[in-house]
Amino acid sequence: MSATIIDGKAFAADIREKISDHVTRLREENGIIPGLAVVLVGEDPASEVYVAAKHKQTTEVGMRSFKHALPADTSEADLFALIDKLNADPEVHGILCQFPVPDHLDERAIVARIDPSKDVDGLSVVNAGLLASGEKGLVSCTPLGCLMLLRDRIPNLSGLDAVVIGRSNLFGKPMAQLLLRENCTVTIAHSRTKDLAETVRRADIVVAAVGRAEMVKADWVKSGATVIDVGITRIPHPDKPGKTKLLGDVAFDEVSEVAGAITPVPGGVGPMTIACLLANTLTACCRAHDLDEPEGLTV
Ligand SMILES: Nc1nc2c(c(=O)[nH]1)N[C@@H](CN(C=O)c1ccc(C(=O)N[C@@H](CCC(=O)O)C(=O)O)cc1)CN2
Repeated sequence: MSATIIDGKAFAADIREKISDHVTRLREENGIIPGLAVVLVGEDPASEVYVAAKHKQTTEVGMRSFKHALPADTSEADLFALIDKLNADPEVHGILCQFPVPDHLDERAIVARIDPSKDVDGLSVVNAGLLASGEKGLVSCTPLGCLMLLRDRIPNLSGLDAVVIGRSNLFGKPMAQLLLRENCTVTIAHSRTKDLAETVRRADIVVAAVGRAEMVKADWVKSGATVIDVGITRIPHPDKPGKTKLLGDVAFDEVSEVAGAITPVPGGVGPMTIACLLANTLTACCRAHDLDEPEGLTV
């Protein structure tokens, strides 16, 4: 079998187009422009690339982008003062701090400082709790993007066996909650899971987010399963000196021979993260102004 390749890049472009149309209507009919504030502390090169992409895509869909680049030695007090200012700013509907942050800062405390109604990363305890209890909040961007890709491929997920490999707050836990909402039978696997390969082999849906390049092999995957690869590991390019190459958590070439559908790396889940961030910003803006929420952009 040769799996269908799930094109996250094209899917994300469609989402951005829908967002852009909605933003235009908001501006023309209500005089409202959604705004996203991104805080970057330090000079992590990958983070700088992601923040630049967020700025570009935010402005391309017609939203306001507020970028705050702070030095690596910024104190918690100064960072919190900025977050407090953004929390109070009516032009800012979404706030995020790009991760990772320098070691002296605590990611959980940063997320907790952001007003939950502006927490467009969906990482606060409030938003995680709302998701777990099946209520409306803001949903973590990468899991939301994965669910959109899955729903597009399998309109009725009910009753399917899903395995999420990885239990982080950023991804594994919210992903499992979203699949549970769709009535999947969900297993969260992790480094201590006894027979990981056997657990994965039972699944109709495999979502891999462990951060270990090409860990999921073809003989772990049930024939016809849908495989979503969330991992991104950058390695030196084997054929192009001085260049790098991205690998996912799934051994793409061999698993493609077994799976029914699979996301590539790059071009699969990654682009959905920023598209869903924009979707969450639009949703947060509509909620702040008590306006109808865009359809199909949240759960
Ligand atoms: N506050 C947050 N920090 C981080 C998050 C997050 O969701 N919120 N996620 C990642 C980084 N990230 C967005 O911030 C992100 C990662 C990857 C991609 C992406 O499009 N990847 C491409 C490949 C890009 C490349 O060449 O490196 C792909 O997979 O096709 C977008 C956003 C950590 N920090």
